[in-house]
Amino acid sequence: MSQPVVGVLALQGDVREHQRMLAEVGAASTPVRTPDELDAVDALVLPGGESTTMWRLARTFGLLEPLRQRVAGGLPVYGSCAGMILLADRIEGGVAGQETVGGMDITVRRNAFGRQVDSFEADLDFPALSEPERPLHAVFIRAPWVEKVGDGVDVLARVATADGTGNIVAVRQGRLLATSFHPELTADARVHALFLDIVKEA
Ligand SMILES: NC(=O)CC[C@H](N)C(=O)O
Repeated sequence: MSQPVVGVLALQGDVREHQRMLAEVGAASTPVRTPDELDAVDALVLPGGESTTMWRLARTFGLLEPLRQRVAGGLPVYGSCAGMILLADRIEGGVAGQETVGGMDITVRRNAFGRQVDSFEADLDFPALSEPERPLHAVFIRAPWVEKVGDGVDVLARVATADGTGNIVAVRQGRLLATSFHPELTADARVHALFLDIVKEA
């Protein structure tokens, strides 16, 4: 694929910030709000925002089933924060009846870091990125974490916890990539560069 076009789901959330990051790593991008627009893209970013709102809007716009079909068909997708929740096969702490797009064999806990810590920043060890020795500065906003991963899922990064085990905050399963945090709110484009590599491999 020479010139892939990356869609950014534009129902709600930080769409423009992702488009800016994609431009920085040399990828063309376009907002996606309709099934036709989804059909036209080679890859997709599910931005951060509010997963319950995005789920309801995706249903209203008739996008939920088309999204599931494209993921099942091998579409490369990167989900950040609420986008990670949308990619998860299972969620904990969702609202009643909350559905996801799914595709990743992970269990994600919403608002996992607790109300007292609405947002925080941390430097992560993220060896799958370019310049692997340079930590990634990560911004977490009412973030989920990954509670359980299936066999086919690679854990890419954890955030340190007091007991030293670390909570999983970045995962990859085939062409699906997800982070609990928001790289689009920093100046470091390496996560988007990793996603573009996955898109080009596809
Ligand atoms: N920054 C975010 O994307 C927050 C995610 C939000 N807590 C949710 O459940 O969707």
